Amino acid sequence: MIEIECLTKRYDQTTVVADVSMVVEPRSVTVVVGTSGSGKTTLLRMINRLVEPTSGTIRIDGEDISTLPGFELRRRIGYAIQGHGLFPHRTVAQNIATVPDLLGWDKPRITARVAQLLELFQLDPATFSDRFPHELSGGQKQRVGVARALAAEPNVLLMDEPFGALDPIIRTKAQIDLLEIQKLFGTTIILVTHDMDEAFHLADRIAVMDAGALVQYATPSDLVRQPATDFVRSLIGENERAFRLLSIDTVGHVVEPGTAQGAPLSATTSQRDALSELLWSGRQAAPVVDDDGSSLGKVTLEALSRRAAGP
Ligand SMILES: Nc1ncnc2c1ncn2[C@@H]1O[C@H](COP(=O)(O)OP(=O)(O)OP(=O)(O)O)[C@@H](O)[C@H]1O
Repeated sequence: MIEIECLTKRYDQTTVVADVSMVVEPRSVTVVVGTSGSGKTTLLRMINRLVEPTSGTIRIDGEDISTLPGFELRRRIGYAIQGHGLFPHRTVAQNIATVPDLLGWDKPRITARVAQLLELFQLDPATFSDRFPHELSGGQKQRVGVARALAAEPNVLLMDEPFGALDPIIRTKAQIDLLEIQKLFGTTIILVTHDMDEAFHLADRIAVMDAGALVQYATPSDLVRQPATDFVRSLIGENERAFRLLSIDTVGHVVEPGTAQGAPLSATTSQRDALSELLWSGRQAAPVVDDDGSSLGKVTLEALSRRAAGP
């Protein structure tokens, strides 16, 4: 668990993070959003002490991080940034091995970990281990950057616009991969983004920053249903509210008994995608199946409309 209490950062007379308090649950994904210059990156960098707070405390699993040397903290916390920050003169394998090396892991353990991460991120070790960053595509560099951040098996991963430079298709794929990896390792992730679709796709909780203050910290659904301020309402986008609600949840949660015609939808499909599919195919309902293809029932337009309705 990460407990942030009354955290403030000032540069001279300017307060860039103002009295922020929040608790991040273990094994959850928290997404920080807000306008440019609202203090998101500063907040994130105070968690690994790349920026020292002016006042306030941060505890990770009960331990006050100001009592640890900064370098030691940063070896324990993964950090992935936009543009990946890879070392240009080190190979992919050497980049990923950076923190395990610093921690003094033995060679076979490092080699095994690098191979495991490359495979996890769908980069064939035989092809990619010895390449240099300039020999990779943008999407491959980004995956190596996240693999490097995860190399020493950190419980906490901080990500600052990690997918910002990716095209929409690779970006969606990277988000799906991240959620799978987060579940696999049980990592606690705090991610900064400008992209509200990304925030709603990834977040268990969303933290909204405005001019240094945390104006709302809530589940995506609460954010849509009960925005704390006009700023939050406008950030979500009034025309998007219904679709945002549908994007949070899956078809599995609105399945009802019965049968329907046409191609089935998987229970893990988002309700938003299900609505799109029903409208596109002109159906009132579609069959729903589980991972094995066994029938679970049906999803109807009516049920999706009820889900998308405001309070
Ligand atoms: N080292 C510094 N010295 C002075 N001011 C700083 C410093 N670092 C950041 N700031 C200021 O603090 C404010 C918050 O910056 P920060 O990078 O945290 O914002 P952000 O929400 O991440 O912005 P963006 O979305 O544009 O990346 C900005 O006004 C920035 O100019």
